[in-house]
Amino acid sequence: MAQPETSPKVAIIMGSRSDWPVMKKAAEALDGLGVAYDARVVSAHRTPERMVDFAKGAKAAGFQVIIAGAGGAAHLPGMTASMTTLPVLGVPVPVRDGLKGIDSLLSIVQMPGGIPVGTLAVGEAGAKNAGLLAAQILALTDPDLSQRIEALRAAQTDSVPDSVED
Ligand SMILES: Nc1c(C(=O)O)ncn1[C@@H]1O[C@H](COP(=O)(O)O)[C@@H](O)[C@H]1O
Repeated sequence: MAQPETSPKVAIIMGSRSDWPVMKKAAEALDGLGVAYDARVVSAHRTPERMVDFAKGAKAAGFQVIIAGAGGAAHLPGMTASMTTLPVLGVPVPVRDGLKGIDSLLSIVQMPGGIPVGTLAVGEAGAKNAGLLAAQILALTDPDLSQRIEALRAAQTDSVPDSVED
């Protein structure tokens, strides 16, 4: 009998398609751990109603963690967090004509008390870590996933040489 498809527990949202080259690092981290996700463009500035619908409906849609990436005046993570009690992980995306991601970082990290956004590092490393952190949150209630994360950490440790040359 066909199993019912489980809906993804992680949503990756971003302010623009132009953020995808950075944000796909979060997707790749989740892929590597066998965690399903849904990735879509949602902008607080350009598609405010889509953002409200997404944020207010995210819990009912089955999501447990939201990763939100945006560049420049990055209001998307904070605005999303204001409309849901799901954990929101914010990824500052450096934009071409921007301030190397500092603009985005400060926009995301300086939330007023009461509406938390877990802010990651600027750029690809931040996106990768957002994916890993989302998986670690899910692993609190998923022992199989927890084991896969332990294995990934062990493999990472094994791959780091202690010598400075071959
Ligand atoms: N910061 C936001 C928001 C938002 O916060 O709602 N919506 C789009 N953007 C950002 O604008 C940058 C430039 O977007 P374009 O490349 O589409 O001009 C992107 O990094 C996007 O995340």
